[in-house]
Amino acid sequence: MTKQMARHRLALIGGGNMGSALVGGLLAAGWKPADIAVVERLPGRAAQLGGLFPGVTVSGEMVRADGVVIAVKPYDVAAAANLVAAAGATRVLSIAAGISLATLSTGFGDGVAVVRGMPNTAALVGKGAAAIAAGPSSTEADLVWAEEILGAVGTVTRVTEAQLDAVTVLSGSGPAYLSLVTEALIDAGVLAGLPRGVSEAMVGQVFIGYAALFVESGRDPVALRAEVTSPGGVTAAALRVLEGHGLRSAFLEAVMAGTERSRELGQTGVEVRGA
Ligand SMILES: NC(=O)c1ccc[n+]([C@@H]2O[C@H](COP(=O)([O-])OP(=O)(O)OC[C@H]3O[C@@H](n4cnc5c(N)ncnc54)[C@H](O)[C@@H]3O)[C@@H](O)[C@H]2O)c1
Ligand code: PRO
Repeated sequence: MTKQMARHRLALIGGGNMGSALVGGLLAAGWKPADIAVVERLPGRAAQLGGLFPGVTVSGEMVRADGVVIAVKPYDVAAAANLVAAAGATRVLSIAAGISLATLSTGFGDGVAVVRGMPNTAALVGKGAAAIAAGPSSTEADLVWAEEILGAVGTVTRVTEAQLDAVTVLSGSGPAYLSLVTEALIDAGVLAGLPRGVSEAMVGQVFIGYAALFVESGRDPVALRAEVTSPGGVTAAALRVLEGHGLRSAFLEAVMAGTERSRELGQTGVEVRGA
């Protein structure tokens, strides 16, 4: 009971994948455990979080806090948003997919600035690619606050709310596409005769190596592909098949379909199940 009377710098509603990644990142960035609280309704998960983050308040009920992060599934946002008033917070960052700033702002009152963010699961390993969009009453200081929180687990880019749909489907969903490519390449390695463990290790290292070539060296992907592709060689033969199966166009269509779905969810407030 006494814990609930303390005022925290930040309360996260929802201690699942994203909520716990953010807590871990903030602690690693130097935040004091006593400044952070997690409101988690599942007692088993709350107990687990208490063990993972000693000194962080983990509660089944809302706590007092200056700022709140809403890190529950989209279909739980309405219930979580109802808890914000009890926190006495002046700032809210929501990372829920497809819940618009207009929907979020409704009911918080004039004194609460809202920022919408979209992280991805790479936040779990401190390598997230997040974007944020300002709400109607949020100031530069509110955006800097949101950047500090999401920046603890990766990069943060400012975008408009309209662009958040594209961000959601590109970086939010991105790990799913790369998982699919990873699975397919591992299976292909096995088909070509490699033991599965060798194929897995090769594919993992190819991803790490390519990320360094592309991101760290800042080189153009067209040039990176050209330098691997010998005239009449192995890579050209393989790329011909991928192009023949419309891989490039499949990604374009997939991202447009996801963007459309994200817009639809934002407009209709349709319940979303899953991640
Ligand atoms: N997982 C992803 O790839 C991803 C990427 C970007 C954004 N997001 C967004 O992040 C949000 C959280 O996703 P996640 O993967 O961490 O979900 P999760 O299911 O792992 O975690 C949500 C947690 O919130 C708790 N909870 C729900 N309602 C609550 C309430 N009223 N009070 C207290 N606790 C409550 C649940 O018990 C659960 O532990 C979602 O809205 C999702 O759209 C997820
Ligand atoms: N998961 C959410 C979804 O699939 C959005 C990004 C990641 O709807």
